[in-house]
Amino acid sequence: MPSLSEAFRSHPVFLHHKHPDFTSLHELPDSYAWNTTSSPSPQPPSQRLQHDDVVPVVDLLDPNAPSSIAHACKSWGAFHVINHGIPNSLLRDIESAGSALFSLPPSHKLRAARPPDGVSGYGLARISSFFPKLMWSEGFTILGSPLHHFRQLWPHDYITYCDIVERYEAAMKKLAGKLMRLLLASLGISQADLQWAGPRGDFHGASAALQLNSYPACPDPDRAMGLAAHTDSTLLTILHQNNISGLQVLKEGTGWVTVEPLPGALVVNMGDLLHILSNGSYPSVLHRVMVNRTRQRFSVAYLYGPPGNVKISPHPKLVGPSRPALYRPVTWNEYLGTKAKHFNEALSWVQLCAPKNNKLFDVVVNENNSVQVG
Ligand SMILES: O=C(O)CCC(=O)C(=O)O
Ligand SMILES: [Fe+2]
Repeated sequence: MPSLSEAFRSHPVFLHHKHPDFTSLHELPDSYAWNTTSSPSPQPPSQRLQHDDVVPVVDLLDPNAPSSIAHACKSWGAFHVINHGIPNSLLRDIESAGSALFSLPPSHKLRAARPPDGVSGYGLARISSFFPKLMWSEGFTILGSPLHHFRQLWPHDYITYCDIVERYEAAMKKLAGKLMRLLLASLGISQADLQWAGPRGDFHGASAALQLNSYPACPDPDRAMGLAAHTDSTLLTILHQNNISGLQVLKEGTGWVTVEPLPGALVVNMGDLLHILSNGSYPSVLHRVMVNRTRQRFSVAYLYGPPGNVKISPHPKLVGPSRPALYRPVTWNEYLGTKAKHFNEALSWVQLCAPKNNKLFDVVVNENNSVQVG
């Protein structure tokens, strides 16, 4: 059975750009200048800070968490989570590991470069190949053990950094299981209704990858793009961001809304597979990242999905005569292949019939990353 890393390997993404030394760039090179008429910059604050336009906060200790989650998922496809049980010290540790990694000299980082047909390692965003302009960011993907790459990066200290990643992944896995139980409850499904949740309902066989992102300070942030608009291929993504804003989500009827960092909170994004499982009830959220003129931004995304070979389909409890299944069953491995080919249109390739109230398919992100909703 193919593992997740084999799935990535069999759908290589070839990036032909050399990785730059951002600190040496004092002007934005043309290859990084996104079309200004597509207005990649955030809306002015007056448009962003309306009362309804703040990503909701879900308190995991609140007995009403499932209904807050249902509301957040339907209207945003994302929420902040508090009282999540991840110690602040662990968030600080993973952030300093990311900061240490991205502060290494460029030639040193390239010792752990991601191979063209691989998924783990240092490099440009995998989605770069779908856009004509480059993104002002660098990333490091961890799938499986980071030992080999960390040895290249820190010949003396690799154990310290491996230990942080291991502790972070274990804590995230537990939190993701908890979020899955709440998400299912919010959809009226119990974990017993989902076979791969396992006898203890702990989603033990789930697969995941960790993505460290850095968005260096940028001399011309209004024309640059940190990470272009995309949805995640996951069931859900748990994101830790440092205290620099930049992440934006697209809210129907409003436009791009900045997800301001809340100290200690984590951001949870719905991915394409949860959209499929929910039979279209929960949109997978389109998001992107803007950059900052003076401050470097870091984020750590825990990309969480089912075991690579388990078929995900609209849950039978959410399908009926008046609500036909919108998608055909698909494994995460297969879906990653579809995404590698069709990117933001991947969902429509596994679609069976037109969704009723789902605007996702009406959203077109063009190559300048401007969005038409129609
Ligand atoms: O840096 C962020 O806030 C978002 C990162 C992201 O969307 C991703 O890694 O898929
Ligand atoms: Fe993402």
